[in-house]
Amino acid sequence: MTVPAIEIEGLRFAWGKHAPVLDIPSFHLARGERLFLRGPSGSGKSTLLGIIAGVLGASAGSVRVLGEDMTALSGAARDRMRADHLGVIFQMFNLVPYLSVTGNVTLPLKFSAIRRRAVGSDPEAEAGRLLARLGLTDPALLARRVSDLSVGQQQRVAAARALIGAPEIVIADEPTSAVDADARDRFIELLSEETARTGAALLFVSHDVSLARLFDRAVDLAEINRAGVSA
Ligand SMILES: Nc1ncnc2c1ncn2[C@@H]1O[C@H](COP(=O)(O)OP(=O)(O)OP(=O)(O)O)[C@@H](O)[C@H]1O
Repeated sequence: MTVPAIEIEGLRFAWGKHAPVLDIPSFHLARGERLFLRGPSGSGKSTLLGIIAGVLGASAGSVRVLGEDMTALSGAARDRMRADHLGVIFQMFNLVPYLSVTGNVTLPLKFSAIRRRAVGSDPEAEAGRLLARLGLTDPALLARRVSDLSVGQQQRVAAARALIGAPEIVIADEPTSAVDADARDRFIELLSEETARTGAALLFVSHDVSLARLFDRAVDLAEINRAGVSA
C-alpha cells in the first residue's frame, strides 16, 4: 500500500513561551492530491508548512512525510528529506538574487542526487521546459539576474525551482503581494497541471478563500487546528 504524502497526528507547536499556534489532532494529504489550506493572516499556515518541510521541529506529535516521521529525524536527515522529496515555494520566494533565472531553477539539483537523476543529462533544458510551461520563454529574461524580474515572474521562477526533479510533494505559501487575479488563477492552474503530470501532491496555503475552487479539496485551518489563533 502506498503511504500518504503527509500524515499528521497529534501535532502541537508553540513559538517559545507563547500560547500554542498549532494543535492539530489529525491531517492527511494523499499522494497526488491537490489541497487548498485556507486561514487568515497569523493563523499558523507558514508555521505548519515549516514543520512539514522540516525547517521547524514540532513540540509534540508525529508528522509523517512519505512515511518518514520528520519529528524523529535529525536536522540533517530532515534537510535531506526536504532536498530529495519536497518542492517548496516560499512566501517571499527565497530566490538567490545574484543567480540567473536558470541558475535559480537548477539549484535544488545541486543538493539532491535523486532529483538530478530524475532530470537526466540536460538540467538547463528541463529548467527551460518548466519555465516555458509557466510562461517564461524569453532567452534574454532567463539569463537575467532574478532580482531584476517582476514579482509575478519571480513567483514563476520559484515554482519552476520547486518542480524541478519531480519531488513527490510541492508546498506553496501564497504570497500576499499583488499579482492580478487572472495571473494568479493561471499560475495555480499551471502548478496543478505540472504536479498532475508528475503525480506530485500539492499543498497550497492562502488567506484568499476565492482560490479554493481551483483545487481537489479545500480545508480551513480553523477546522483542523484546535489552537484557533487568529489575527
Ligand atoms: N519566528 C517567529 N517567532 C515568534 N512567533 C512567530 C514567528 N513566526 C510566526 N510567529 C507567530 O505565529 C503565529 C502564526 O504565524 P504564521 O506566519 O504561521 O501565520 P500565517 O497564517 O502563515 O500568516 P500569513 O498569512 O500572514 O503569512 C503568529 O501569531 C505569529 O506572530
